[in-house]
Amino acid sequence: MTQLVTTSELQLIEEYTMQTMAVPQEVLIERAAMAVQEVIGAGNFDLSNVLVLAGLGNNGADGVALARLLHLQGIDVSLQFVGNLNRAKDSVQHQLKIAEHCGLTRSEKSDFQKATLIIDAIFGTGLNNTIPDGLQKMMRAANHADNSVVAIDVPTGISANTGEVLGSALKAKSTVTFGYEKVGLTKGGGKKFSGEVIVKDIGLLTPENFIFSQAK
Ligand SMILES: NC(=O)C1=CN([C@@H]2O[C@H](COP(=O)(O)OP(=O)(O)OC[C@H]3O[C@@H](n4cnc5c(N)ncnc54)[C@H](OP(=O)(O)O)[C@@H]3O)[C@@H](O)[C@H]2O)[C@H](O)CC1
Ligand SMILES: [K+]
Repeated sequence: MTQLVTTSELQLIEEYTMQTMAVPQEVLIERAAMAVQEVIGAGNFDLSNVLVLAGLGNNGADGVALARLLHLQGIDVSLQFVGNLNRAKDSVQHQLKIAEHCGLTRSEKSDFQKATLIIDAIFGTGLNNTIPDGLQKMMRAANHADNSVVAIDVPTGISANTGEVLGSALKAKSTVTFGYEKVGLTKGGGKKFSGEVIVKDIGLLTPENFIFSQAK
């Protein structure tokens, strides 16, 4: 039996981990980035030219941290933000500061054709509405380029609870999801767009006798 989690259950677990157990958010972001680095470094992906597409929330923060780790590993990685960076969460700004100190500067426009691997760090469990049209166009181009895509936590465009495609979704070869498999990855578009789902422990702590509503 595989434990599944809804976004509201995950929120409770995140709050417990960070508020009650005092695990800093930066620790979770770092471990999330290391988990993806481990999966893509295991030999099944061509890392000669990695493109990280980062959003403005914590999914983006995971992506920026990963881009920095890959850069320090000597990998040819480019980091492109999707959306107006001034509206990014503090976690993203913080990760960008670290990345820039480590010599990684962000690119304005990236060439999907050149990338041998695209990291989808645009939206994760926080997607709560249809993807804006402009972004849908870019996502269709990325799907068309037929590169390998690894999604961080949830493929962009997929509702983590229902698996519904919210306008458009990035098709992943693999999805590295944190703590527990999200319900939305097991049904509807979620199943189709996630590819192989790999669950990685990043140190989330679950309260004693926590009640989960779903399993598979
Ligand atoms: N589970 C964990 O312990 C950890 C999770 N991490 C990562 O965090 C993301 C979830 O991060 P979050 O900031 O909640 O949301 P996203 O990054 O998925 O989305 C970014 C923001 O985008 C806004 N949003 C939502 N829908 C839309 C839309 N249709 N159009 C435009 N913008 C949209 C939304 O902002 P609001 O102000 O609208 O709420 C989102 O905040 C999780 O997936 C993990 O990757 C931690 O980094 C590690 C631990
Ligand atoms: K994602």
